[in-house]
Parts: sequence; C-alpha cells; structure tokens
Amino acid sequence: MNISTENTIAQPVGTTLERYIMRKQAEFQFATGELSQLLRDIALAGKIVNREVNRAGLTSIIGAMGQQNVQGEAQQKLDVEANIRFIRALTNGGEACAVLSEEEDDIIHTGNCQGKYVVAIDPLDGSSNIDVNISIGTIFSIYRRVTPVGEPATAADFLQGGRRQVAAGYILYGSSTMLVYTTGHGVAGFTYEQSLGEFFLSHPSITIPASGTVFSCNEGYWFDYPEYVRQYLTECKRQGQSGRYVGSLVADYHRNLLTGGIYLYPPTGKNPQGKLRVLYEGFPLAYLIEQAGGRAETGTGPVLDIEPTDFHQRSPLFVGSPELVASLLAAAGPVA
Ligand SMILES: O=P(O)(O)OC[C@H]1O[C@](O)(COP(=O)(O)O)[C@@H](O)[C@@H]1O
Ligand SMILES: [Mg+2]
Ligand SMILES: [Mg+2]
Repeated sequence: MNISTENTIAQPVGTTLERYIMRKQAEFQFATGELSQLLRDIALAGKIVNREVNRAGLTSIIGAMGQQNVQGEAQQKLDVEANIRFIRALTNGGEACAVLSEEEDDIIHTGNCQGKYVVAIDPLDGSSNIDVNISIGTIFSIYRRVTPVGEPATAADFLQGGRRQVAAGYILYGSSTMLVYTTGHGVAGFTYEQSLGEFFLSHPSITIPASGTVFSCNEGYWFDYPEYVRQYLTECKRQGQSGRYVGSLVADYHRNLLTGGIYLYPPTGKNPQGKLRVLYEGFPLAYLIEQAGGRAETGTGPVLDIEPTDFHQRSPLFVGSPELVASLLAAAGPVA
C-alpha cells in the first residue's frame, strides 16, 4: 500500500466533495471511477444517518433494541438504523460486493458480484452516547477484493491485513458533521453544510502534531491496566497533561488528530484483548493516522501489522501523536 502523507494536488477549501473526488480520480490515469463512486455512496449514507442522529430524540430512534449484537453488546436503535442505512447505500451503489459490519455476525453479500471492493464498517461508534446527545461516529475501511469478480466475496477479502486497505475514514456526527478519509495520499476533511446537503472541503491536508498534551482513556479500568500504561498515565499527570475522554472513539480520535494527543484502549479484565475491533476500528484508524504522520500500536507492534483471522477480533489500541505513542512504548519496554 502506498503510504505517502503528501497530497497529490492541493484543492481549495470550499471545494465540494463531488468536485474533490472527480479531481482526485483525474490524477490517476487508470482510475475507472468505482472507488470514487463507493466514497460517494458512503457520504450519502452518512448524510442519511446524520439526519437520523439529529432527530433521534424526536423520532424515538433512541434507546435500546432489547437485543444484543454479535459482540454481546446491547444494540441501540441507532446502531441498527445506521447499519441498515449503510448496507442499503452500499448495496444500491453497486460498487461493494460485500459488507462486514460490527452489527452482523457474518459477511453481508450485497448481490453486486461485479463489485471490485468490500467494506468493513462500524456503522455507529460511541453507542453509549447515543441517547445523551454526545458526538458519535461511523468508521469504514475499504479493500479491493482478492476473490474473482463475478463470484461472491469470501472471508479472504476481509482478512487481507491492514496494509492492504485502499481507503479508510470516518464520519463524526458532532457539533458539526465531518467526513475524514484517506485513499493513501494524505488525509482530507469535509464539513457537512446541512442547509445545502453537501460536504465541503474544510481540511485539505490533515497532519497530526508530533506531540500533544491530551491523553484519552477510561480510567475506570485503572486497576486492570498493564503496569506500563499506569506508569505512562502517571507521568502524563505529573506533567499536568489534560485527560479528555468522550467515550466515543471517533470523537476522541478526531480531537487528538487535530490538536495532538493519544487515545488508549489497553487490555482490561473485561476485555483482555482490548475492546476495540481490528477490522472496522483499529485498521481504518491506524491507516488514517499513519497517513497523517501519526502512529497506531497494540503494545506489541503496529496495529496495521496484525494478521487478522476473525471478523470481530479485538486488539489493544494506542493511537495518536508519534512522540506520545513512542513514550508509551518506551514505558512498555522491549516488545513482549
Ligand atoms: O465505555 P468504554 O469501555 O470506555 O468504551 C468506550 C469505547 O467503546 C466504544 O463505544 C466502542 O465502539 P462501539 O460504540 O462502536 O461499540 C468506543 O467508541 C469508545 O471509545
Ligand atoms: Mg466503535
Ligand atoms: Mg459501533
């Protein structure tokens, strides 16, 4: 995978997402437009979910479904709604032959067997914050399929490994709604203008500050954390750094991407492998942070070097400014 943080051709703030995608596609002579269309489909679903998020309180799409997902977690109505919307948009768009969702046990075959791409997705990240009006998000990861076009996708298409992603990003439904993604040539951010129903380029080339003064983790698990994590956090506090933890990975990640900082989800007693899922949280956010000049580690190696074997496998995640992640790893000592 071509990991380069320089943008190809800079585009002006205010460019529409559509114009940006078309110009980017034009830079690659062999591009045939399918990935461009796939990105449009994701943006469309993001607009629809944004509408549902903004009116959830009025349309009773809040609260729990009274059922669990494959993770054994209580599904929120908006989890299910977002899942339906993204799968529908990817099915109707025609470019994705299959989808792997946090909310589904197995691969969802879209019927687009001619589609060259597969998409792994966390339709609604930050589920515990849905009903209390705190920022939530969507995370996506795109691979070019390795199985023959015309045949159904298989697990192999999704278990290629993080460095085989061709695009990844997230949508943050916050004080403003943003789409942030990479296709391997830097990171761009788009802000949604509700009244026009359009994403506009607001952050042409995002790079994370090398260091920062923010750490994001759930200190409720303090006594579960490995000793090196406690040592690192104690030093952060000794330096007077700020603890900022929203409880929505996308929100904490996005703030740290712009201001500098580190997000930590270490192993805990409840989740000895960490809570976050590799295929639709760790890999896409690791790919994007490396494109922005940052680092994403598990504590025993780069997240992107994980060799996935299961759709919903989990791993610890330490992601953010490279100097902060390096300091954490120094506390960890030689790779276990
Ligand atoms: O409540 P905890 O254990 O601190 O976990 C919070 C983390 O879990 C998550 O909600 C997991 O994502 P989902 O909401 O998609 O399951 C992250 O967004 C968040 O950072
Ligand atoms: Mg999530
Ligand atoms: Mg989720």
